Amino acid sequence: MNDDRDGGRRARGVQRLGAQRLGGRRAGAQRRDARRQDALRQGASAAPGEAAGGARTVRLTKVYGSGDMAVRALDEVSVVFPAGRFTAIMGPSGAGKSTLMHCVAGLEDATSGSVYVGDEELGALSDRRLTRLRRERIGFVFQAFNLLPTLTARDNIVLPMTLAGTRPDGEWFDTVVRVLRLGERLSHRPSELSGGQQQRVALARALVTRPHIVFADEPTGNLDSRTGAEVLGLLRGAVDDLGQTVAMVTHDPVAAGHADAVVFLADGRVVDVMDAPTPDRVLDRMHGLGGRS
Ligand SMILES: Nc1ncnc2c1ncn2[C@@H]1O[C@H](COP(=O)(O)OP(=O)(O)OP(=O)(O)O)[C@@H](O)[C@H]1O
Repeated sequence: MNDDRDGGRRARGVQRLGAQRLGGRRAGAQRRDARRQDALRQGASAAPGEAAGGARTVRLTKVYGSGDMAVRALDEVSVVFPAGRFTAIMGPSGAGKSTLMHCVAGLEDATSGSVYVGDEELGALSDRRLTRLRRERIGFVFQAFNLLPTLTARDNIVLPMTLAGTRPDGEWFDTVVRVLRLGERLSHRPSELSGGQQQRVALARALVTRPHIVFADEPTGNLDSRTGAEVLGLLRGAVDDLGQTVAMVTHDPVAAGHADAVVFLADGRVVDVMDAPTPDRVLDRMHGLGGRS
């Protein structure tokens, strides 16, 4: 992405997120259309945040173990996580959701097939470039937060940049911290924060690098329903207002209802993709697949 476009996206993102216009899906679609028109007026081929980013797999297969012990966790999975969209990944326990996320995030090697993050094919990258891509292009929000207990909230948020030897954009950092209401908590350690606050720190850490894609692994699993709804609203807002690409593994049909599309896995295969999901439709589909929903 060129610097001008990146700068424009940042400025618009700061404005939008700063104004906390984190609305519903229809409002989000209207804003995306406005961004596209905005971009077209500026001669760009795609809206800010949509030119780069996103991820996809082509016939991705992952086999754990070998011989009689072999487990085919993913079986020729071809799936797209479109740039600037919010995709949920669902399926019964053992369907391959975590494996898919870990392969796309470059945490696990594919047995065969390909994974692309933006334009980069992960299998073609050296270990060093893969490590860099993970730090700079991929954000993670895990159920277990994965915050370092000895670091303050501020240091946890900027950790990916500290590791990469870069510094956060101060304006962007301030915006993320303000929207996530962490301003008063930056000098606290994780043990001094509530579960919801820890989750918001984890989300701030995922957003602060402005990655190509944010992976959220059961981001609402440990939260009360109000805080869970808030986290989903923030992920939705990051997509609508910043063009962020989000992929979320969840068992919760209500959480999946915040996404633009749901990819259903069963036995390591994609068995369905649902656009504009509602909790009821997702629940029906999950019942059809068996296993827990
Ligand atoms: N490191 C591993 N070694 C061997 N088998 C594994 C490993 N990781 C996952 N598996 C197997 O691969 C299959 C897919 O597992 P995965 O964790 O991706 O499922 P999931 O859909 O995320 O399940 P859950 O909803 O229970 O978290 C399962 O049969 C699992 O036992």
